[in-house]
Amino acid sequence: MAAVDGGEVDHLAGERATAHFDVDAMKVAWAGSRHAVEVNDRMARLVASDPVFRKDTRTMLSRKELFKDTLKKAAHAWKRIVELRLTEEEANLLRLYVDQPGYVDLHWGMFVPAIKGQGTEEQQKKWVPMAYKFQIIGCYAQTELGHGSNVQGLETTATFDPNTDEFVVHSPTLTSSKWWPGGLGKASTHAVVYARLITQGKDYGIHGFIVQLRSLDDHSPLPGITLGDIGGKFGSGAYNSMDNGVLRFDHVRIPRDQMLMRLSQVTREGKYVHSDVPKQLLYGTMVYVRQTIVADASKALSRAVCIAVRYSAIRKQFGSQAGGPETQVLNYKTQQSRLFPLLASAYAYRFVGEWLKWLYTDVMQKLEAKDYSTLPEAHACTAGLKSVTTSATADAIEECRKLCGGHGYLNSSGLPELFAVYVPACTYEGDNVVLLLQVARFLMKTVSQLASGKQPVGTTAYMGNIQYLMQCKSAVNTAGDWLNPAAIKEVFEARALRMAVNCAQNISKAPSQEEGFSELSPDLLESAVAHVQLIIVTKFFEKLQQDIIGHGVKEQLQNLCNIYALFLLHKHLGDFLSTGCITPKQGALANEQLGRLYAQVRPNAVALVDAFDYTDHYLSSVLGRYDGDVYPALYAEAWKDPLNETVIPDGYQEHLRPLLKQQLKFSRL
Ligand SMILES: CCCCCCCC/C=C\CCCCCC(=O)SCCNC(=O)CCNC(=O)[C@H](O)C(C)(C)COP(=O)(O)OP(=O)(O)OC[C@H]1O[C@@H](n2cnc3c(N)ncnc32)[C@H](O)[C@@H]1OP(=O)(O)O
Ligand SMILES: Cc1cc2nc3c(=O)[nH]c(=O)nc-3n(C[C@H](O)[C@H](O)[C@H](O)COP(=O)(O)OP(=O)(O)OC[C@H]3O[C@@H](n4cnc5c(N)ncnc54)[C@H](O)[C@@H]3O)c2cc1C
Repeated sequence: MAAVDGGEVDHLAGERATAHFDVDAMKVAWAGSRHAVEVNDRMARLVASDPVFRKDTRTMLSRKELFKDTLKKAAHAWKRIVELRLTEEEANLLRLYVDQPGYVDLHWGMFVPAIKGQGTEEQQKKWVPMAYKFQIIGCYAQTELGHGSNVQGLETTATFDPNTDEFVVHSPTLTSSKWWPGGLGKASTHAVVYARLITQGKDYGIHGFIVQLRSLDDHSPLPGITLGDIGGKFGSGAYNSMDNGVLRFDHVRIPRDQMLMRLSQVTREGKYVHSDVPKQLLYGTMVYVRQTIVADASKALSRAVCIAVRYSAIRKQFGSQAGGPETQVLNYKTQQSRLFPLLASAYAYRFVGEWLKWLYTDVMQKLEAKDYSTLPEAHACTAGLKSVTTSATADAIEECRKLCGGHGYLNSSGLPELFAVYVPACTYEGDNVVLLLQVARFLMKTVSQLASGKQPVGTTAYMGNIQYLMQCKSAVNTAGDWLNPAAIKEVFEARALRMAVNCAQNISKAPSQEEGFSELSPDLLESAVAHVQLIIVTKFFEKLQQDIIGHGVKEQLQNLCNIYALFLLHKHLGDFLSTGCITPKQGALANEQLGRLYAQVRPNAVALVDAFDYTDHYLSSVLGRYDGDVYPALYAEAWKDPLNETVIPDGYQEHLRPLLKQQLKFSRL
């Protein structure tokens, strides 16, 4: 301890020695089980030891080279999966650790789930085995040039022709061109295409269809199909490994049985039949993917935090007055107050992601039994958590870059690429603002039902306690009182409820519900965020109630949970004060307690990021190396840049030499 406080520890081995908990046990708490640690570790090492999966020069490749490299890695990954007879769990992890966005993400992540979720048993029997063997490659073609968020506004048509028992898929306008689907541009042979179903002259709205796009013999586009890549995207390397595509149909005919018919059908005669299920199940694939995106958020955030914590323990700036050793930047209170809430958030998102996976599975089981009652909550939770965790993670990666100073801006730090790959998560699978407004709509509905005596359940159950929560005052008296979970939960519940009720009251004053909702939408966003943050805090507390084994593990998690909650309280102090949930004095006490908690995390910081169990290959950061040997790695990495292949740069003879040797002088000189 003294060594840390005194800034004498200058390597990561010393940092690890100061930890007050069993890191291996924390790995289990983080991964979910001992089995999960083992399989993660095995797959990560398998990838790290295979030269085909190297990624250290990735940011120096041209777009074409990068795309080819992605195809090579995906094919090699598949070869290894088959050769080693990996289970589905192992295969998914292997792909995760390959860590290069590509068509396989959409094939496994959306195309297969869309067929499983929306196809009949017969359709699944036909298509899923082909997809599982990679005899076909699929993507998810929903978004168009003119509409993404507004799914009901899509323009592509699928018109039933009873004469031939086929659908005619067509893009009637430029804006109806499919635009963005990952894997579509160059790789996919098939797509699940979302189009307006028209039969017997009537438009029945958006439905899914399986459409073959390319020949299975030579990969050329089928007749009537125009397709390609939509062009380079944000950042060097990064998401440019993905072939996001454009697709147009010119009266393309597909058999009737390629409409995904689990939810609704078109008969041989062209009659439209809708099953007795909510229409929203059409959006089921999006709900599934949003749930996985929350788990991805904790992965991306923990990577960035791991890099920033390790480097902050190595990096030293400024010394003591007496000219003693310089200070590790991790010892600066400002560095801690910026970094430790992000470390706590990584753990918080990990646990809420675990819970969300459970919720999703539970809802699916209920749907199988034709119980649709929990669907609105599943939608609100997945939409809200996707939105809050991805926005915070994107901001946090950028903050980690700044926490690493100048070196964080180098590609070799791993942070610029991580940011560029991650930041579209705020947009894809539902723009974060659009999704939060869905949560707000759900909250307004719940509040309006309180008056009728309907008891809210699940994550809105707290709203049933309205009499108390609308008028309660926090009893916190000392900084230490903020360590009481009940004190934290109460103020988070009161804040969320009061913000929702305020919005509902203001909406009711508007000429119409719709106008009120639109006028109040900035406030509704904040109300939705407050509700979602309450969910994350609550799930972290619930995690702490579980059987957590290992020396010191629970204590560390308690600290992180308190940091997460009190950091939010500090950040959103305006909400808590304006709704009268706490006094300014109580806000100041929360901040005081935060400072104490940071001091407790400090000696454990490096061990807490070690518990993520990331290989150097997965981190791909010279700053985040496990051994902390940062400077030689930074120095060596610079020499790998193609610009350093020659001492004299290309272009010297044409452009530099003539300039330096020029005889012309400015007349005024
Ligand atoms: C470590 C690094 C990791 C990095 C990883 C990189 C790897 C990459 C991986 C993946 C690549 C990303 C893939 C991305 C793929 C895509 O983006 S696919 C396209 C996704 N598109 C969207 O998400 C569109 C967003 N829009 C919508 O979801 C909807 O249109 C809408 C919800 C905004 C509105 O729909 P609309 O039909 O107009 O509905 P409303 O009138 O608002 O609501 C009607 C009722 O339906 C309820 N509802 C809406 N959605 C759902 C749903 N999903 N489930 C259940 N219920 C839903 C809504 O609440 C309304 O209910 P009430 O009438 O009761 O109020
Ligand atoms: C990297 C990447 C990969 C993608 N992959 C796929 C894929 O595989 N398949 C696929 O089908 N699609 C894919 N998409 C498309 C993606 O799903 C859409 O871009 C996303 O849903 C947002 O829709 P939009 O682009 O229409 O945004 P817009 O809705 O046009 O958003 C523009 C702005 O308008 C605001 N806005 C929109 N509506 C409202 C409203 N009602 N109230 C207030 N503000 C509003 C938004 O907040 C935003 O600020 C991908 C996108 C990206 C970036």
